[in-house]
Amino acid sequence: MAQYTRVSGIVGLITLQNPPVNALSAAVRQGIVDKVETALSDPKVKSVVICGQNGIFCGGADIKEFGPKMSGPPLIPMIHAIEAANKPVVAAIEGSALGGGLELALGCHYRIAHSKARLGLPEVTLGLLPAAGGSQRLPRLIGVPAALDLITTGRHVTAAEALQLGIVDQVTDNNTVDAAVKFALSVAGQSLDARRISTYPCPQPSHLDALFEEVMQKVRQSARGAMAPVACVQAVRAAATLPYTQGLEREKELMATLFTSGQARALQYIFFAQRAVGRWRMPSGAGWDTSKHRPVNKAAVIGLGTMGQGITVALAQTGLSVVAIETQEKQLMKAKQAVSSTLERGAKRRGVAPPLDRISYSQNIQAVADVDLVIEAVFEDMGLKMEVFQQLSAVCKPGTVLCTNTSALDMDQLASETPNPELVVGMHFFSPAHVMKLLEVVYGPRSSPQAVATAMQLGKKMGKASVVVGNCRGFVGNRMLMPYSEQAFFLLEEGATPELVDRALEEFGFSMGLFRMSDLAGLDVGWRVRKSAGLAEPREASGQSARIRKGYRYSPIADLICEQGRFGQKTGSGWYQYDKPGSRVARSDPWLHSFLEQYRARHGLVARSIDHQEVLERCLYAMINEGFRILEDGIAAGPEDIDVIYVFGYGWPRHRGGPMFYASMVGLAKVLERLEHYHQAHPDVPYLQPCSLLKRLVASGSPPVHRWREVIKKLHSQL
Ligand SMILES: CCCCCCCCCCCCC/C=C/C(=O)SCCNC(=O)CCNC(=O)[C@H](O)C(C)(C)COP(=O)(O)OP(=O)(O)OC[C@H]1O[C@@H](n2cnc3c(N)ncnc32)[C@H](O)[C@@H]1OP(=O)(O)O
Repeated sequence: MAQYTRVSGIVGLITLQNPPVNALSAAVRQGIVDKVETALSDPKVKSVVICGQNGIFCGGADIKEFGPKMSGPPLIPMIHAIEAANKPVVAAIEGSALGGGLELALGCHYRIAHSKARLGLPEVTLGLLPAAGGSQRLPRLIGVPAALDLITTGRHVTAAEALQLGIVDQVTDNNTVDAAVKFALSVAGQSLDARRISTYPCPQPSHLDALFEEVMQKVRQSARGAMAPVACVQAVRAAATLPYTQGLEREKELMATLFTSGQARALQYIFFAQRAVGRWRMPSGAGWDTSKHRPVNKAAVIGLGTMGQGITVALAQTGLSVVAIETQEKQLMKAKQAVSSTLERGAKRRGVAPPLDRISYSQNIQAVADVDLVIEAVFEDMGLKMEVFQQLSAVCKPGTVLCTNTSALDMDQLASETPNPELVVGMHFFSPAHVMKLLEVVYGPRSSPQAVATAMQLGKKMGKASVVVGNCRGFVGNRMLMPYSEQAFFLLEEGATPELVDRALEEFGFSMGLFRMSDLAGLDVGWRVRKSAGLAEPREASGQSARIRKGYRYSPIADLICEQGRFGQKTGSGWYQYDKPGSRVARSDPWLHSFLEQYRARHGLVARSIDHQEVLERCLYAMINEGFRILEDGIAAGPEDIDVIYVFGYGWPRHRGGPMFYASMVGLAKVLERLEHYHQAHPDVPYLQPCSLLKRLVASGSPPVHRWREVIKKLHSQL
């Protein structure tokens, strides 16, 4: 797991070998310990280079081996032995040096990086901290403010930034190992006293206490209940205020609380889930490993409203040629200006030229004749979309993949209107499309695996967390929102306020509670959907039938709010009030509170006291129950797909791992019991009726989340 050779006569070269990322497994750590010993005890060897196989230095500790019983040599003494060596040790960093990989490099006396390498301490994103001395060495090397930034955000830096910060000593465009060996030859025999980072005093910033207080406040605010960022600040504070060995003790203590925490498990689950969703499969059995994508060099976007503009920006930033079509001249001009200024702002931030010349604008759909893929993003109207798809089928070259960016319409119906339904897939982007990381790739019964593979490959290229889902109303994300928001409306009827519901959800960790989120997204969107589903019809203002649709309980509260023209932030009022239309600061609205009181009085409802626990259980368990139905229906292939969708597209707190993972942490039996309880209290609410997959999982002993697929498979094979 680590290879040793002698090069240039006097340099011992140790190569980490653990594909694909040379993670520091027990075997790799043992290999390093053994080979370092070999190099240091070989009198012919005057200096040592450590590198990684296959163009990557090291992706950090092996996350798959994390657990209560870890074997193999521990990292800290291993890195200490390297730092204490009496021969210079040089890290040759290609690809990535992340987490334990960078900590290993910080134990070396010199670091040479390839210009394309990325370095970082991303442990915080896994619910951990750099506990192999990283939290103590990095501040000593680059100062407290820069170390705090890197350790609390986990961001990766380029080799150029690493050089500027002082993390690496040299950057090369050439062969990194050759450069490191040359460097190792040049420093052989030199004193290492000034090269052992753990012996450096930590640079003391002025106003140390104020700095830490400020950073801690910022971190607590953005962490939304996540423990690791707070522990990272505490560890760096230890580096700034304690001698190295005591700081290391503190680092260990803090790591011990994180390492076995549910948050670390959740974050590590999401890390692997994000990768697992790339291994998609359709019910036919075709999937990522059997389906070849078509190359996409040129794409078109049809319809340049907010969504179309965002998609155009995202495609251009990915490096594609884009044909942007908008039939309305005025809108085309407006969109062109908006797209250009977004691209310019983004390019300025990244210090590159804006890719303006990659986009050609046209009012004429004929301009899409030579593109490889089209994304239709016109208004959510089936008639209009069908018309566009018929035109596309006539204009596009054979084989062009036709994607619709719908969030609510039936893409099978759309596909059936085209002569080549196998080329049709849904690409459900989230607004703003150039910012939001989530993409639902929707297949219908006739979508070809190649079309799905093409959309997935494009999503990957755009840096999206792309998830393949089946076609149904709302797909996965929006379908699960229905029971979630329905429960929130019922809670308002029963005595809650938007503030109470939002506070409970935000304390749970959501970036925004449901009502604040609805105000941001616009209340009219859901109203339109409810109207088209025949739910939001004008009825008598009171009486039983006002709150019943199709025999089940229904709350018209949101419809009544919309009837007042309160569509959220854009109109200056919704569930909250705002200083003016477009303003973002939500303020409690006395009008809404008196509206709720009058509504309850009109319907003979008596307000009762509702606590946070009930808000969470009713909103989240109803949503989770729908998640199980989605799995049962085969719309999502596994719990990971749902969890990635919720973490990347719906503000679900990452440190809680997504709704399905959360259910497994709460305990499936408990979720089932609470759903049964609430369904008994509200028998006219079908979303609260526990789904049979949930019951089946509980009956089979509540297996861990990674084993649910087996139960689902069995269930499907019995149908
Ligand atoms: C009881 C109390 C005890 C308390 C104390 C115990 C302490 C003991 C532990 C001490 C720990 C010390 C501190 C160090 C911690 C760490 O180092 S944590 C790991 C930090 N590293 C990362 O977060 C990097 C994660 N990886 C990546 O970001 C990317 O993979 C990459 C390296 C940039 C490469 O990207 P790309 O080329 O796009 O490939 P991917 O698809 O992402 O990955 C390929 C496969 O490799 C798997 N993988 C990646 N990294 C790791 C890893 N570190 N460990 C294990 N596996 C890894 C990844 O999952 C992919 O595989 P599949 O999932 O099968 O597709």
